[in-house]
Amino acid sequence: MDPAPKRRRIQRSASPTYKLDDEDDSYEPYVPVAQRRLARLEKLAAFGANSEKENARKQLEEISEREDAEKEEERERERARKERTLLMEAQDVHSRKAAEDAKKTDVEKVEEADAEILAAIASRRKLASDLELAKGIQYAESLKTSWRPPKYILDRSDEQHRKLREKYHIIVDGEDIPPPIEHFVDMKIPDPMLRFLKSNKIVTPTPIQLQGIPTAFSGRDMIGIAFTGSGKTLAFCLPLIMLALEEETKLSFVRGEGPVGVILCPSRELATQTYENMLTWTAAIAKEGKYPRLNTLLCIGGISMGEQSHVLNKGLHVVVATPGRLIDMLEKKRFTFNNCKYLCMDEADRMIDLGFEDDVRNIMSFFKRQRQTLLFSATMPRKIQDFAQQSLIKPILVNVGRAGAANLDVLQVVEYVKQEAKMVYLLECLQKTAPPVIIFSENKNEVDDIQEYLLLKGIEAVAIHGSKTQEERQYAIKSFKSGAKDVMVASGVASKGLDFNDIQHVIIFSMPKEIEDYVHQIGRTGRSGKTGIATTFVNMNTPEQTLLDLKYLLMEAGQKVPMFLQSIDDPRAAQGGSLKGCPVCGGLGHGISNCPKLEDAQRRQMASHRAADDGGGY
Ligand SMILES: Nc1ncnc2c1ncn2[C@@H]1O[C@H](COP(=O)(O)OP(=O)(O)OP(=O)(O)O)[C@@H](O)[C@H]1O
Repeated sequence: MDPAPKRRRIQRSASPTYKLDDEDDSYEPYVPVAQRRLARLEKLAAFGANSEKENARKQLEEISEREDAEKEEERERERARKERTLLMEAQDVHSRKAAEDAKKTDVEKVEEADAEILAAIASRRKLASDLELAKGIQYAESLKTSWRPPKYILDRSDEQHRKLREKYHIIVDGEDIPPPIEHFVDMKIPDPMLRFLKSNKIVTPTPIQLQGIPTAFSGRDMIGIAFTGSGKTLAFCLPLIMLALEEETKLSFVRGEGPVGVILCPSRELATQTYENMLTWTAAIAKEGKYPRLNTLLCIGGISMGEQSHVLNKGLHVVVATPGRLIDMLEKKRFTFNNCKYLCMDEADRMIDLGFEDDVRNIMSFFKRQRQTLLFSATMPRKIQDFAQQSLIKPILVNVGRAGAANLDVLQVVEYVKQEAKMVYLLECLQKTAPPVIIFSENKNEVDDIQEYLLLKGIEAVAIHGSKTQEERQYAIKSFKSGAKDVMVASGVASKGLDFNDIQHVIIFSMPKEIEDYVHQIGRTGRSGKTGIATTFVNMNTPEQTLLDLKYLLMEAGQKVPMFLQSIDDPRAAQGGSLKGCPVCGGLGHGISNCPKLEDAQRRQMASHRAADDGGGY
């Protein structure tokens, strides 16, 4: 057999080109095993008779089998060697990390984990329309408005403004902050509105109004944070009314034109309430004939939009909406946002935070021009503030008290009540004050059970939760607001932000996991400067971390801390860690790594999408 031809090998030269090398004589070509066996067989066959040939074939077979077995063993050894190396390497890495971790204190480990979670949150997409993001549209200047504060206020020094803010515990952040204004009359609000407010005992602006209204009137983007019941609704509705009045006065709106602005709410009930406020205020302004009548549309799931066709048949000034139904109407082109320049989100942390974020982006993509964006809430954790601020233009933060702190006009009583004793004790508790009373439970079935129990005991009670029909929800709110019913039993979600007259007592039958929800729930009493009581039942079913959040909240509000709460120790203190509040939910009793809000994020996201599917809101 001819020797195999000498292989031509490619060698790298010092130069960037390659040269062929034919001069390597020591090179032995590789001959495949099968080829070698064949050659041996041919060699043996060349020697003699058939029996010899048969012997030779057998011998060859034995040799081949032995060779195959040896090769297989070698491969096996090689595989084992490689596997062992990888395993050992993994063990090495593991023990190195364990050694590093062992050097870290518990606090450092928690801080590291917190930083990772924070980084994940920080990487969220900016809150802007996809169109703006895609086109890279970035407005650098705030929206221009014609409103100016009175000259005598403009003439005041920065120091005077600072002192005024200090007097009302207003914290501001941002560039060129408009001055605080202590009297409605100096805000240049239409006279009929001033008279209406006065007739409703709204005489002097609350701190959030005092700084928030001039800020919004000046066209500035803002984040407004203030206690429950501190008049945020007026602070974000009035600027929109003024804007719409100005536009309507310049050139009257006809069918197909408008709206000028939109107010987004996380629940249908809250949207309905804001809509009713809008109707009342715009009617009051138009009543004397000096100012035009403005048209407002309520855009929420569960109602027939046909009933409001008369509004759509006229020029439209204001839309109050929940996200799902609003997107539906915009997609169907029932109205457009071509000239819309005011977007306000009430309970904004809820809107941005869990679930509605993409809906909000979608809604923003319908805006065709620069808009003024305002976010309001009683609770707005630091992380949400930071995220929102990136999405606004030269925003101003107006903060009255700590975001997420309880309203100081609420007397908070926390009682240890065994699960099985709750219903009976509830009856006793209802004796504490005169009606109206709200009872909160986190569980829809429990809401129904409580209502049934109260009805059996002869107490006029209505119930509201997410599984009730829109009619049932509306009936419950109407009859409770009118005073026809003494008690309302509600799931926390369905009643956020609702403003009922003079609630004497809030009973929290089951403590919500998130302290923010607790703050909103007790905030149904102690509104507009009046005082109220909140009684909360806790027991061994209440997570320790929630109790710790509650303990710190009571301490912050200067309330009595019951013994059983006092005895709960903060594990962070034992570890020597810092006791700062959680940047995700604002709870003071835990860090980000065990924040209940993060655990619940996914569940809520799914729930809100379901709600949006059926027309928006909870
Ligand atoms: N300047 C004022 N003086 C007195 N009462 C006011 C003033 N402004 C608003 N109010 C009244 O205070 C009550 C609570 O207002 P509003 O519902 O706007 O509170 P909020 O801050 O939005 O609360 P929440 O965070 O619970 O939604 C309303 O009944 C409102 O009429």
